[in-house]
Amino acid sequence: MTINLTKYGLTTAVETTSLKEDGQMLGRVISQHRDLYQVITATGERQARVTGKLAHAATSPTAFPAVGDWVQVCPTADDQAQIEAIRPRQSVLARGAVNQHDGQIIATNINTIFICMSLNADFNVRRVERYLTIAWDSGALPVIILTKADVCTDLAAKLRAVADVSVGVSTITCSAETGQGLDDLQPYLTTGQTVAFVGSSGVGKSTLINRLLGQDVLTTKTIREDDDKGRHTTTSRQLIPLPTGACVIDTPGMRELQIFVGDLDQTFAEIATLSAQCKFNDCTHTSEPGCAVRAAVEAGTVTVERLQSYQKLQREMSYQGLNSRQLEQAKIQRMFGGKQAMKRVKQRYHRD
Ligand SMILES: Nc1nc2c(ncn2[C@@H]2O[C@H](COP(=O)(O)OP(=O)(O)OP(=O)(O)O)[C@@H](O)[C@H]2O)c(=O)[nH]1
Ligand SMILES: [Zn+2]
Repeated sequence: MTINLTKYGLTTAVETTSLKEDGQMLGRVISQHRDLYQVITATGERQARVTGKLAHAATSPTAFPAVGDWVQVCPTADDQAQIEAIRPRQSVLARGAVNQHDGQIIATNINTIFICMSLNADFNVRRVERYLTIAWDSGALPVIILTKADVCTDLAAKLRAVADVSVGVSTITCSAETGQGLDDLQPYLTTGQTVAFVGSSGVGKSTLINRLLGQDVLTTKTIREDDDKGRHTTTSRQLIPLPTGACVIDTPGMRELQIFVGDLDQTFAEIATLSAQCKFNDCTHTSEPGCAVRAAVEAGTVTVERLQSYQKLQREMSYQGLNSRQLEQAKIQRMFGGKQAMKRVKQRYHRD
């Protein structure tokens, strides 16, 4: 069996940077159950575990493979393999307290994160801010998907509300019901691209993915509710190729992101800019004198709700007890697996 790995997101960039060591082949992790990985290679799917050497050298859970990783494997039997090394990650979506020693990677090497929010009851711009903060930190490009347009009666107002909190981010309005807007997703779904859908339960992620797949691969709410409990156990979520040439990662934990480490400065760019004018460097914009952010709130250029949202997310982030330098280190660790790996990634970028 020969598999065209292009369908699984293989690009020439990944291919040319992969080490060609004797007997090793390139593969991508498409699903994971504890320490057992399903890896797609040019000769088919293989069940794989990491080598003792990789496990021994690992100093944090982030050093272990995750769904989306490109890995070098050694085939051991027809459908078995050992994972010898992980290729440098281009983006990392993680959750939990991510520092040098723990934290959990949900998925890697995602190009686009579709932040899904429905245009009915679920609509909440504060949630968009939260998801954007996480997405910007991952290294993937966030795109906002407003779902269920067919049941929305005040679209213009909702679009304005979203635009206010998402400067520089594309927003796509769509409906899986009528097919509206699905074409607008296509530019993100070309060959070599890996995408992920995040958002609250019930906003229509599975329905959308099924539409893109052209068949009902994922179980959606309607079906689940009508079912006898447990008859259809949830399909194991994984990396799935789409007919458009892209692939979608849909893993547990991917959909509801509860993190917190994120990139607030990107999501709240105007607040970050204003902070520079606060009298105190470490102004928390609560009661300090000379606070430029509160002045902007009073002047009406920043809403109270937005400042509160910023402060809430900031509290969640510092709750983990990391200072900014530690946060930066944690980020390097998460993105690149450590300083050494980051150096290698940087050298590679400079060569290109
Ligand atoms: N009116 C309308 N309903 C939709 C649309 N897309 C999905 N739905 C319905 O919304 C419900 C939830 O859809 P799902 O696709 O299961 O939602 P999900 O985001 O995958 O939910 P989780 O799997 O829990 O994360 C289902 O009853 C769908 O039929 C749409 O475009 N318009
Ligand atoms: Zn301030």
